[in-house]
Amino acid sequence: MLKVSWLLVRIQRNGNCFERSKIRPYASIASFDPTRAIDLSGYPPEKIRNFSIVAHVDHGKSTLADRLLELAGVIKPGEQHAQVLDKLQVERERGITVKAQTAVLKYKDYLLNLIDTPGHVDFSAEVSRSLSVCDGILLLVAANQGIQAQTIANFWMAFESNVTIIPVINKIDLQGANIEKVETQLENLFEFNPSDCVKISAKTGQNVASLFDVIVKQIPPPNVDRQKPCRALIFDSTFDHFRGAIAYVLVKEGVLKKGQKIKSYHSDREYEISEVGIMQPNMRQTVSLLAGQVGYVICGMKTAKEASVGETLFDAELSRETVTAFPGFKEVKPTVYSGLFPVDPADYENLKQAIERLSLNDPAVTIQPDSSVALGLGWKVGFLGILHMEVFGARLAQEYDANVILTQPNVEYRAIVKDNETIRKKRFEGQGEIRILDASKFPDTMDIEKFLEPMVKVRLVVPNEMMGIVNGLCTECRGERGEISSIDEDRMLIIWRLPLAEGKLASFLQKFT
Ligand SMILES: Nc1nc2c(ncn2[C@@H]2O[C@H](COP(=O)(O)OP(=O)(O)OP(=O)(O)O)[C@@H](O)[C@H]2O)c(=O)[nH]1
Repeated sequence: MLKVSWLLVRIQRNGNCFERSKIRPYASIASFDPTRAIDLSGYPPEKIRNFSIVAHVDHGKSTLADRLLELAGVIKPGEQHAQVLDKLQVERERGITVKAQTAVLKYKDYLLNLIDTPGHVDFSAEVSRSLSVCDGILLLVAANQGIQAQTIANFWMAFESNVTIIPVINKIDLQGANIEKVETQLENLFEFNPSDCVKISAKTGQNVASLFDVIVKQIPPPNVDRQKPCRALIFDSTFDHFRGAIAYVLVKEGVLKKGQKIKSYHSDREYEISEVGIMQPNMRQTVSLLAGQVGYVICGMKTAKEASVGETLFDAELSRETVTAFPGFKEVKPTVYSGLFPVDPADYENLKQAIERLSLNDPAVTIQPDSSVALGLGWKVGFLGILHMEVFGARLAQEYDANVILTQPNVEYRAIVKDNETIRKKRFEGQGEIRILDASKFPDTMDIEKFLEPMVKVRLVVPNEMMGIVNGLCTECRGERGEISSIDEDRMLIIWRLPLAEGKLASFLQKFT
């Protein structure tokens, strides 16, 4: 029988769990100065490069972003915090990136738009969305650790998105660096020529400047058309308490500028643009955003939903029927679900608004109303993993002053109801298959033909000497072994099919990610 316990995780507002600080995710509105709007019309599409930095956890993405920002003169060396693109309080506290962030750099007569992405698998939806506005990536691999699970996952994500992939070996300053070995791994797994791998130290800055020329030469300019009426894709958004929703866009056609009327395709509304700009790395107002450029648009969107990621913005003079919407983003499937309730039931409405606004900036969560006898009205929230759940709770507390209870996470089970019309009609409203997100709502086994549980296909990069332990643990967790291949003489790549519900598995995988 399945056992799902109801331990409560309490996210405190001012308690010990999360100390509040003054770090805010975006620049304060006081920094806007309309007289300082930058004119970027001097950069034709062929002088623009949009690229992401992608890697496994801790391989140095944010540190490299810092060095590139310094070299481009956006920040002064030593004057800023380390990892300036990790703006969220939760990112600084935990030393991880959870949100992709963009920054515009100027190099020679080029405009480079850099996107720093998270490395942890729970935030891979951020990487996937970043790829939609890029024409190339820097695939960073730490010289002391070599290729890891997320390096492989990210490589294939970029490969399938058909963007240019530049292999970069980082941390070459470390004593444990083994550059040749990493080159061999990159050659064996992804067929990169060792001579094409750029070797750098993001920490010391060694050879980082050479990356600019590599980016400009190897990554193609965006494929856009400035002559057409405007069409832009929203790939990220956030909510500002004063200005409403702020949409981050890639302009694919035409131009966006202040005063212009635009429409949204899916929500079918009309707006007047009050401001456009770029991230540098904070918001900087520009005269316009031209096709090929990545930036933000403020146009009086009042509710979070209006700036949904994947939305298409277009020139209001066009009729909706003549516009082709962008294909949007692949829906992400939650892996764990948790109940979310206000500590004080009177905060329900405020919390509802906070969740709506935060989920705008974290579209990988899925939300549906829920209730519990003990905790009252709340929501069942789907996350991409336990870390994602913890970060969402922390962001609610830090960015929205919310005081919430998150219940012990569980996975979604399914039950096939017996092929008996009376049972189906009476107890399951005619449904043949039901979803179970809650232990207390588990149906009577007498009515059920069979229960189904979610399985995951995992790729594990395992040192040879650990193979016995890893295989033993996966077998204990009811896993089925798949293909095995060798990465190099020390490590194997092994595929397992495992039940997602195995708690032992989760803590074990944590050690290997
Ligand atoms: N020695 C050395 N340390 C580095 C180098 N690059 C990054 N680091 C260190 O590696 C750690 C992780 O760096 P980050 O830049 O936060 O890594 P990240 O890939 O952005 O991390 P996530 O976004 O959390 O996945 C930090 O302690 C950095 O100082 C390098 O070239 N050499």
